[in-house]
Amino acid sequence: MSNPVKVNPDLQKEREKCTFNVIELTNVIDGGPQKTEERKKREDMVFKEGIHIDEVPSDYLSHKEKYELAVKKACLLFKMMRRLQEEENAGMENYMALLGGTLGTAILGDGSPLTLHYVMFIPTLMGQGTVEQQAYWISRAFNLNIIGTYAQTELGHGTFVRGLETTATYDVSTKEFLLHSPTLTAYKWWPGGLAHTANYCVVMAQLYTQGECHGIHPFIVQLRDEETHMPLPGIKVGEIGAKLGMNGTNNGFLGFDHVRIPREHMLMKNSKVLEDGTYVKATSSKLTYGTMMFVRVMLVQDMCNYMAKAVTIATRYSAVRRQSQLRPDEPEPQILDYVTQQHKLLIGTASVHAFRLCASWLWDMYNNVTAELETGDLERLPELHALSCCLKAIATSDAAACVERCRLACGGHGYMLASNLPLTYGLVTAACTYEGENTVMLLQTARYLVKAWHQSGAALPPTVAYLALARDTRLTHSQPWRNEVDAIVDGFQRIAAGKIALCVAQIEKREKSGMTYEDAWNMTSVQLTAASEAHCRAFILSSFQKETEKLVKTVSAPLRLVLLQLVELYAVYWALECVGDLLRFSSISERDIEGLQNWYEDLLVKLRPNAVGLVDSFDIRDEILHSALGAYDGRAYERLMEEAMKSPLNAEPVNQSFHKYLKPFMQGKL
Ligand SMILES: CCC/C=C/C(=O)SCCNC(=O)CCNC(=O)[C@H](O)C(C)(C)COP(=O)([O-])OP(=O)([O-])OC[C@H]1O[C@@H](n2cnc3c(N)ncnc32)[C@H](O)[C@@H]1OP(=O)([O-])[O-]
Ligand SMILES: Cc1cc2nc3c(=O)[nH]c(=O)nc-3n(C[C@H](O)[C@H](O)[C@H](O)COP(=O)(O)OP(=O)(O)OC[C@H]3O[C@@H](n4cnc5c(N)ncnc54)[C@H](O)[C@@H]3O)c2cc1C
Repeated sequence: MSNPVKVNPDLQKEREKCTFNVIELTNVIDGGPQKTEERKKREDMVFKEGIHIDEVPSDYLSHKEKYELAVKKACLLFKMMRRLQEEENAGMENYMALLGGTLGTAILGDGSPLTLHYVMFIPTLMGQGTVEQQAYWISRAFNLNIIGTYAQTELGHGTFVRGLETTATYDVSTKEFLLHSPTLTAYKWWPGGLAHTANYCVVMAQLYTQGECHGIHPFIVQLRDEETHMPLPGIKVGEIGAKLGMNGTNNGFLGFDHVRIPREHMLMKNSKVLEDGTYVKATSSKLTYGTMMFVRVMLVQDMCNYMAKAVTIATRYSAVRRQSQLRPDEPEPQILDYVTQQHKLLIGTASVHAFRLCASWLWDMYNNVTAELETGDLERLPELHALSCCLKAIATSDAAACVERCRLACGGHGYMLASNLPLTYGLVTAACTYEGENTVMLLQTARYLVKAWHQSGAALPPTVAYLALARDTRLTHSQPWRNEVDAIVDGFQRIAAGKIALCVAQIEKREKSGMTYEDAWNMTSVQLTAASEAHCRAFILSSFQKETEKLVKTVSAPLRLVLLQLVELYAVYWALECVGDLLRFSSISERDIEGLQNWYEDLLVKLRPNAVGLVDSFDIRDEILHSALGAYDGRAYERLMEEAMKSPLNAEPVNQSFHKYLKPFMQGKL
């Protein structure tokens, strides 16, 4: 039998203080006890294989070695997934459960060269291919007989997809497309796994047929020989170089010199090119953007996982770290007893719950709308697009802020790679840019909101229905303010509506003064992004409140209390963050704000005893946290020293540079 884990006594006391059943909350988060059991089984299986164990910590490897390790780990992980698939006849869901979430990132570390294959290549084949194309490609891709990626962004254009320069010109005489990169800026730039891993990829290119350009469309292109892995003639491919993070993802560049592919390699579920070159249009040109929408939706859940990880590390560490003096003649307190520390951390915990519920809501909406699209019904596509854009932007930017706050909350030790917070930050901040740069995403939502503002109340889709009410009563703050979650949600809806109203008025005023609509839009765009953010915050708050109210009907009384406190904390935190906006757009008074502040501080006091229990309920194993500061047993100092000893510099007492440079320099001989 193994020795029982010796837990740091401070952390142990925190666990004894917890007022609710941690396992009950874990089950709620997983979606039921059975799901918890399945997850744990999956984790046991994965970690039993030892794929996560590095001979040398990967931080000390060279760029090239990091890539090679990333390939090795990805292959071992996917081999195991394949076995799972065979043994349990599990589908895509199981792949996603392994790949996504904290488990995948724990093993794959700083990103994986195969992620794009699963996250974008296969979904594009599924979403953009005809039934015949799916039959041909998907099983090969699923079995990893071929490895693909999604090549859209170019050196010159990422955001402005319509401006991509790569061309795919149909040659009716050979029934082929000619892929070409006419300029340096037309080179594909960024796709994960493209550099040295993928041998196929989906390429987004401007389609030309019968002398006419029909905009961007997806094509499957073979890049490398299936046997030798050498780039095929006309394909110029390589790696883009070292990055702030995600150095295992093997991001690449790609240029085409008149590369021919068969006509059937255009993914033709939506638009088609017939043999004679006739172009058949899709019901909506935006269906080509389907994979991006899928990933944006997935990202919201992904961000919860990263936040949960960061806040677990920082909260446990804050329970074992003692610093300074709170009261004279008393021992140094746990840093978690500082209210400023609680302010930094508890909002992180509450955010995980808020985004988790929104992510699940958005995922359901995504599935419903995609089912409707299959029947040709596009009605709810704009609403889904608007919501997924702003949620992608706010989830990623809040997650990046949360991870950075957690790092700062760990003081100097948070700066160590051994804390795993810097690497986590690198992964999260990348998501603020990829899959739609966040400002651009907020402006997409703003475009929808401005249109919605002009629509009549009855025609407004559910997520913007509040605009009608706010529009009718916006001039009268007749309702007295109440310090309640309902009032805060209403307040945020008023902020959003008020900001949209101002943007609409500004744009109209600017147009009247002679500006074009586009220039007026650009001049107003700072306000437009703020309106979009307010709309998103109103949505998150109201969903968090509504979904939690449903949830608490099924849980024990002590857990119900804590979950409702988290909703309150989240609402009051954001009310205080946006107090200026509330003063401007709602009936809140100075005195109410004082009340809000007291309410917030009371909530911190109430939640403090449960701070550790709440992060324990995320149930993130030590192998996944991969942090010297955040392990379950709280042995932060011992682990920091153990990690320090792994530095290759500590392998010898004197480094050769002493003899080569330092000594001659110190003796004036250099
Ligand atoms: C692990 C991950 C690794 C990373 C991978 C990547 O990064 S991969 C690379 C990721 N790259 C990126 O994410 C690139 C980001 N850039 C883009 O997504 C687009 O180019 C754009 C949306 C910014 C503008 O596009 P545009 O100039 O074509 O559009 P427009 O502004 O002129 O609006 C026209 C209409 O279309 C609508 N509409 C737009 N999108 C969608 C949609 N998805 N669905 C439905 N509808 C959509 C829009 O609402 C508007 O409707 P309206 O008002 O006319 O009724
Ligand atoms: C880690 C990582 C992985 C990636 N993986 C892939 C991949 O696998 N496949 C792939 O195809 N791509 C990938 N990308 C590319 C990514 O999708 C683009 O970088 C992203 O869409 C942003 O585009 P951009 O780089 O052109 O930024 P730009 O659009 O040049 O943004 C620069 C600035 O201009 C502003 N801006 C641009 N347009 C507007 C506008 N209309 N209004 C207001 N402001 C604007 C932005 O807000 C930003 O501040 C990846 C990127 C990263 C960082």
